[in-house]
Amino acid sequence: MQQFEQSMYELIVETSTKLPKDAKRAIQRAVEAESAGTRSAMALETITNNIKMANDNVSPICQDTGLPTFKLKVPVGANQIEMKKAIRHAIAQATKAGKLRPNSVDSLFGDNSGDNLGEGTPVIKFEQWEKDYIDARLMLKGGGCENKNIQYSLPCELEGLGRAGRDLDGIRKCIMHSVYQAQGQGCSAGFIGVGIGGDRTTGYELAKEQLFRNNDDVNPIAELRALEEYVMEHANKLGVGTMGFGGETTLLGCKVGVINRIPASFFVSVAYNCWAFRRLGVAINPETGAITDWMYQEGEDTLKPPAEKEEIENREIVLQAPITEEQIRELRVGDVVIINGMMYTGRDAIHKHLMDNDAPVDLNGQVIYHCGPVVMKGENETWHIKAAGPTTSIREEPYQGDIMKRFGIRAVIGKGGMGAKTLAALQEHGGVYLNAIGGAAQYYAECIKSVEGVDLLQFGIPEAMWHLKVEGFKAVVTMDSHGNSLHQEVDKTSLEKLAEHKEKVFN
Ligand SMILES: O=C(O)C[C@H](O)C(=O)O
Ligand code: SF4
Repeated sequence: MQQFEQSMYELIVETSTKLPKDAKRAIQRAVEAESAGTRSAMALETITNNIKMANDNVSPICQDTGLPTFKLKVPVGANQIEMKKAIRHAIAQATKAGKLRPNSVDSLFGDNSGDNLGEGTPVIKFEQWEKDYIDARLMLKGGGCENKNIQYSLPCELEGLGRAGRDLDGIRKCIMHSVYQAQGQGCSAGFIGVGIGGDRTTGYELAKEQLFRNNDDVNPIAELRALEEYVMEHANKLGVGTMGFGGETTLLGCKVGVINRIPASFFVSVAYNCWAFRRLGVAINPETGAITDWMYQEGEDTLKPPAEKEEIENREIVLQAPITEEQIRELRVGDVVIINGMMYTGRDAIHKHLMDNDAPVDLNGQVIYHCGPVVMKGENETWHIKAAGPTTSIREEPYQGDIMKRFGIRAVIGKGGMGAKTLAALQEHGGVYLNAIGGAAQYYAECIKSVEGVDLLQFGIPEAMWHLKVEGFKAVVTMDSHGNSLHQEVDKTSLEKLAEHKEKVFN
């Protein structure tokens, strides 16, 4: 088993930096379905470029490299204690090499362990089997999409759909609802794994297990096959679209599994995975620990960035901080903004901190970027950004409006949109919300020309305030200072579409 640790290291690096072929094919289908010139087409172009850049740079596709979850099937006699040690070591090494973001945080005190090791992280699950090789699979599922997982206890009442009963049609309604409620916040278009039955724990486990299925497979159970096909067809008519920008593709895959339940419980559990569907697997020789085969590699690798740059139908406006209120008031939902100059990262810890403390820099007229980057220290103690896409903004909803007004911040960049409180503050104060393309961590890292400084590093690398000098950083105005929100609009229209699926389909 000498080579096992090296094999696990390779599995981690490949999973973080290369999308499996089945996921790429699904994204290519989305590219082909979208009309040229739309916001969704632009977002998909960025995503496609980002996938290629991550592959070429051997750098994380998305800066949130998730909660590493290993699932191993091992022949009788394989030493699980040794394997666990090797995996933990490989995780720490991959973190040091910038292939994983330090993502393990003490839940009570907020300390980041720095190497992805900690109580409960990484997740390593073993199962014995009768075959003579090791099947090792890894999933890197990020936090934004994990937060959009949902579990239904049937019977229940669902927005737009009414009563979901304890039958196939009730299950259908739950799955349709799960896609609607995710909106663009889990970096749609997404893949869903659904678990029917079990208890709250095994139901979610089953749902996640479904995400390991090949996206192009066919469910052997006729009822579930029909359900999967129905959801793929109809969820894509909800119009949520890439990043919640509206558009033709909202769902890239739907896999449903079933296990028994106890009479009183009936759970439908949905695991939502972003387009950055990072999961791979290897077959391993149990004597040497060497990789003998890679999984999810069958079929064509069709993903290609569009050959010609699409003409964007929206206005493109260049902004450089400090930005004035007049400049902000001119922006409208749908405008594409190109930012040059400085921006400052701030996510959960910073927003909480700024509620009770002064800002470490003058933020008047400045841009806040909701981002927790992967950063490495190079020679001469200089910092380098390795991956830097946006994080889900809605978590900052309780703070954002107050902080913008208090410090004079003019623009916030994130993804997934924000709520009514922020929208009102944007209108009152003269601010704008810019939606960057979630998961496009390489694309944005390339826009970051230098790290000019960092504050509050004690919060850990993802949570610190990084001072970034950017060039050509593209984002879309989705909430403006005139009370308009694309997110509100898409939520409303997709709820109307959802309600069209109220009538019984399955008996
Ligand atoms: O933690 C992050 O950087 C992003 C997160 O996965 C998110 O989608 O909000
Ligand atoms: S930022 Fe988006 S792509 Fe990245 S892990 Fe979060 S949900 Fe996935």
